[in-house]
Amino acid sequence: MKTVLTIAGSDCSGGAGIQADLKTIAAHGLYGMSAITALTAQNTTGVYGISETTGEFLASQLDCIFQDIYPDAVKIGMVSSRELIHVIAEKLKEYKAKNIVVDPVMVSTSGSRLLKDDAEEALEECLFPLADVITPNVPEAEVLSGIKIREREDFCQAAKIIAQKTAGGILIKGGHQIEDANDYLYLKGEEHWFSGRRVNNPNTHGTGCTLSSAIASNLAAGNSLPESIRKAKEYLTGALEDGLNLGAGSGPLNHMYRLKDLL
Ligand SMILES: Nc1ncnc2c1ncn2[C@@H]1O[C@H](COP(=O)(O)OP(=O)(O)OP(=O)(O)O)[C@@H](O)[C@H]1O
Ligand SMILES: Cc1ncc(COP(=O)(O)O)c(N)n1
Repeated sequence: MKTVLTIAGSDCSGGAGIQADLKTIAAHGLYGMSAITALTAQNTTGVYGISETTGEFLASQLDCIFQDIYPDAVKIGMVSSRELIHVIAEKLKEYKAKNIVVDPVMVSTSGSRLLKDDAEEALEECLFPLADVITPNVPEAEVLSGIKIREREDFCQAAKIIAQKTAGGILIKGGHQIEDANDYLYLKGEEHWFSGRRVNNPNTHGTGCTLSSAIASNLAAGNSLPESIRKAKEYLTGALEDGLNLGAGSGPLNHMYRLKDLL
């Protein structure tokens, strides 16, 4: 069985982070493992507390995983501090990790900052060079490139700037655009657009985590990067279209929508 590791923060309410990743990996029929960077106290209405793990303990989790069950792909989500970013980069290099998807999580859907100011540079310098693909949303891509993204051409211009930090693909997600939900991949000088149906559902907590772990799952299964993104987007759109409505704020997706017929 193919295996996928997520290195991310825990969302106790189950909508984003480690919990969304493990549900996504399981829904793809793969074996999921997790190294937790932080516990968060959050729900659909906001993030109320963050307790980071120590660098030493994160290193220990990664040693346990890589020395025993080697992952076929690795997804990296919320990592809020420089120290933890350095630990991850060192361990990924030590164990020659492959199929690395980096989701540069900066701010939650509910508006809380999940990345410390001084960690952004470390993310770009230490993790981007190791990534097969990085998956910023539009606001994150604006921060990383220093340009505003409004028109189609802006996606390309921003990606080319970010590409100076990575040899992997840059997927700029268009979920924050008003009209459509099209995502843009810049890979080794080539451009790919993935057109998505915009779903009229305010419950989008965890869409970014879900997409990146679905991409990692598809890479682990042997798909090319563009094919992995196409399939991941299809999965995500279905999980949104299911119309689950939990909690008082921006609720989670239904990861098990394809299994409903079993009940
Ligand atoms: N309303 C929607 N309908 C269809 N697809 C959507 C919608 N919102 C987001 N998406 C898709 O979800 C994926 C994640 O995009 P988004 O821009 O929301 O990322 P994100 O902001 O990192 O996610 P998150 O809100 O979890 O942090 C992309 O493929 C995007 O196109
Ligand atoms: C632990 C963790 N990781 C990532 C996110 C971002 O997801 P979203 O933007 O959907 O809130 C989050 N809220 N919590």
